[in-house]
Amino acid sequence: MRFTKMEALGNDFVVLNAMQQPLKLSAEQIKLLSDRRRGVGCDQVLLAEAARDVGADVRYRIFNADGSEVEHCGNGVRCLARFLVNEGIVSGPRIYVETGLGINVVEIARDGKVTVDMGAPLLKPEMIPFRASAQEVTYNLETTSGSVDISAVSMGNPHAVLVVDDIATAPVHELGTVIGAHPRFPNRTNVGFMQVKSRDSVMLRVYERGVGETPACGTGACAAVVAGRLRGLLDSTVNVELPGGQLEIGWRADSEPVMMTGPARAVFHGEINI
Ligand SMILES: N[C@H](CCC[C@H](N)C(=O)O)C(=O)O
Repeated sequence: MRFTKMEALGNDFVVLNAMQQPLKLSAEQIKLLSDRRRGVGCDQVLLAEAARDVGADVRYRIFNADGSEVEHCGNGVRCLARFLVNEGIVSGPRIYVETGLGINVVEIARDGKVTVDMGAPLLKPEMIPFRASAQEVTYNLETTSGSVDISAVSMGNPHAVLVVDDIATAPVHELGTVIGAHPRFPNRTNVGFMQVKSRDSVMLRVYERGVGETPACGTGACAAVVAGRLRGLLDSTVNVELPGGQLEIGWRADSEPVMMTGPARAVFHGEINI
């Protein structure tokens, strides 16, 4: 099976082109592809399929390293668009990527930066999904590690966001595992730890659902800026500094789309027998 290895700020992907012929992968095969010793190694596997929507260039499915299929991947959609242009499948600069939730418009600039209209955040608890009696800016969550205040935001995939004083010493693994599997998140959740530096600059670490901590998380950066704005801490354009590098996130309010700009890079091509 031919694949392309790609990365965005160190969040890495195995991209498979199934646009000509359908490809059905078991959870075991996804885990093997993702395995950094026995397979290729990646955080997520991205499957490019023939678009179903006439307005789209491609349909795209996302699988975490644990084999779970998920709704969206911000760094992944930038890499997918880059892949389609590199392979000559589309000419760009605008690429229309169909996910299970609709079409994302992706634009590749001359300098290689990729901007994505990520759509509007989903904040109603039932849309995240998150068990709560009403929609709030923050929720108090009782955990086995004590009670924490979180924001709950969906970018198609669920995110819990915490504001911390010092990102370097934040208990990312401990709280990431406890909150990520919390029963109030029936589909589990990604967990973001955000340190606010100023109204237009934050630092962020994300403990990703189905993977663990990654060097960068695109939907996590979007969710963190939405949470920060709802808390009155951030302006409408924010530089998000992740361990793997920077993303620029813009969001005004309400049903406005979240705009994300960042890099995407092909690393190598290969063949694997799985
Ligand atoms: N782990 C995420 C999917 C990948 C998100 C991340 N890699 C991104 O760039 O948005 C989830 O289970 O919802």
